Amino acid sequence: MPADDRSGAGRGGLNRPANAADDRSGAGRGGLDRPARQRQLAPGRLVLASHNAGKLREVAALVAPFGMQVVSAGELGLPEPAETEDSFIGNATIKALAAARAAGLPALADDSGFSVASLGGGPGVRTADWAELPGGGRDYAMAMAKVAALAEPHADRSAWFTCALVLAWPDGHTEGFEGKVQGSWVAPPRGERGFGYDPMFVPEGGAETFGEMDPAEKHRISHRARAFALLEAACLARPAR
Ligand SMILES: O=P(O)(O)OP(=O)(O)OP(=O)(O)OC[C@H]1O[C@@H](n2cnc3c(O)ncnc32)[C@H](O)[C@@H]1O
Ligand SMILES: [Mg+2]
Repeated sequence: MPADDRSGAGRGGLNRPANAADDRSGAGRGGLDRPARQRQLAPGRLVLASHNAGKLREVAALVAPFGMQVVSAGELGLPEPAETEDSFIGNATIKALAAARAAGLPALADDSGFSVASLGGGPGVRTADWAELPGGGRDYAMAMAKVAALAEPHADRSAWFTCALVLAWPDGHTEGFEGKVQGSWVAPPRGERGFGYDPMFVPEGGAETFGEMDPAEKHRISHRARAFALLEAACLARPAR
């Protein structure tokens, strides 16, 4: 283990628990068990290491108040690395490190997914794979129908989204954060807003799906917002006004 890694989170490590927030623990509460020293992200250029347009929109909006100049992996022509880990943090680390090393810039990656309790947490880390078409491309209506068909016989409708955000620097340092939002799955899917599996998820205490909800409301309570709140508390400073 590297000398600077005593905190247990300094490398956002594969197979290591990241800083986590969910709707029970309270996002951005400034975690009591948070290690004292995490690398700060200096103002400047930041690669958003995702090829998913919906995520890019949401992550760019989260980063916007911090005065970073963001550029996406797609704009830089960076390839999509294979997501071979079995955890969200592990796969976000692969994506962030690949982009940071290729671009020579700090990079922020998101690995996320939809989990259904009665499916043992699936599709989970394999959420994108369930939407893959044999000939290439993705069909989320098909993926949502598959989830609903498998989960339908079970009385337990609980579901959740998870988002891991990993910041990586070209020297190989990483910082990882995880957020969750609990709720339930519904079928048929409802709403044209959002992306991916949003139309089949109703957050706890709500009535609308993420696909029906005002994007600003999703943004306030989502798994991505919760992960970002932890990242902000640990690694970002708002520019002085
Ligand atoms: O890997 P990158 O390039 O970032 O893009 P991706 O779409 O492949 O992203 P993931 O590998 O992290 O797979 C995440 C899957 O979970 C879905 N997903 C993640 N966050 C979501 C959200 O907020 N709302 C709906 N679906 C979401 C998303 O559509 C993908 O199918
Ligand atoms: Mg992916």
